[in-house]
Amino acid sequence: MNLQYERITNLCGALNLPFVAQGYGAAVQNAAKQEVAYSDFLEELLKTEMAGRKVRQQNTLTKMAGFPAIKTLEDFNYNFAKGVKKAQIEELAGLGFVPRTENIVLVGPSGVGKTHLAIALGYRAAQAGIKTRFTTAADLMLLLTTAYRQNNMKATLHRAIKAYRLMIIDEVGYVPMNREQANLFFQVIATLYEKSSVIVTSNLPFGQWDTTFAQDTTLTAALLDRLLHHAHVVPIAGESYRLKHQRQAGLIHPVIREQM
Ligand SMILES: Nc1ncnc2c1ncn2[C@@H]1O[C@H](COP(=O)(O)OP(=O)(O)OP(=O)(O)O)[C@@H](O)[C@H]1O
Repeated sequence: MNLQYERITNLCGALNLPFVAQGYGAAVQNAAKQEVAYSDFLEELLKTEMAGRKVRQQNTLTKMAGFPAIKTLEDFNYNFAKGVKKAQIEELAGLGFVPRTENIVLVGPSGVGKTHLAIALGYRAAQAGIKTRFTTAADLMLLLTTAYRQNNMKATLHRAIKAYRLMIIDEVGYVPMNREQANLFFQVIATLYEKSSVIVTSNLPFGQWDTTFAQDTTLTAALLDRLLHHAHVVPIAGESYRLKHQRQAGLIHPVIREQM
């Protein structure tokens, strides 16, 4: 048994250097073979620890974000998404909007890539070390109504909303909210206003948002005011990407297509 190996492994454990422990054996052999200077060897080993920690953090943050699937900007077909300016998305992908606590609102009909872009930007953020959370409006409502009824709103807002620097709320507008839910949703947007960034996707033009928020025009106006104050609005037009192949194969009748 190599006792020094054991001692080094134990020291790495005590000092919380898992990637040094993992990589030092190979690094020692390599350094001996190539006659590397001691300081270069140490630098390389410390770099290994840094790189390992970074990957671990990226994986943790990506898992914590709760994306339903991983979508990337590299996979996004700009030719298909009408109205999306590649330069605008690339600028947003630089993530400057997060420290500036600006929001992004992706608006357009079903299947045009709103969720794809929201996830892709969120994934970039998680990879860059930004605490991100993806949720749908329906799931958020479930969480909030449960918390409200259990008199647990403060803790829930703290744990599930304020804890994130980037909050993605998908599918606002698909499920109409009652007055209680609309008030709770407003609380989320008000809580995050100028403190964190929000990415919202919606199938509804802003003029129709009151139909989702319990027909309450005053609350909807106050909500949009906060959401859009520092926001990048990305309107997306066109037909559903989900039906692209069926359309190409002529499986969708033109009348149905017009109704979509
Ligand atoms: N321009 C695009 N390039 C590549 N893939 C796309 C594009 N647009 C949509 N998709 C793909 O099509 C599917 C549906 O897209 P997505 O869920 O983003 O649409 P959506 O606008 O959010 O629709 P909905 O409002 O119904 O939720 C996804 O698998 C997505 O990756």
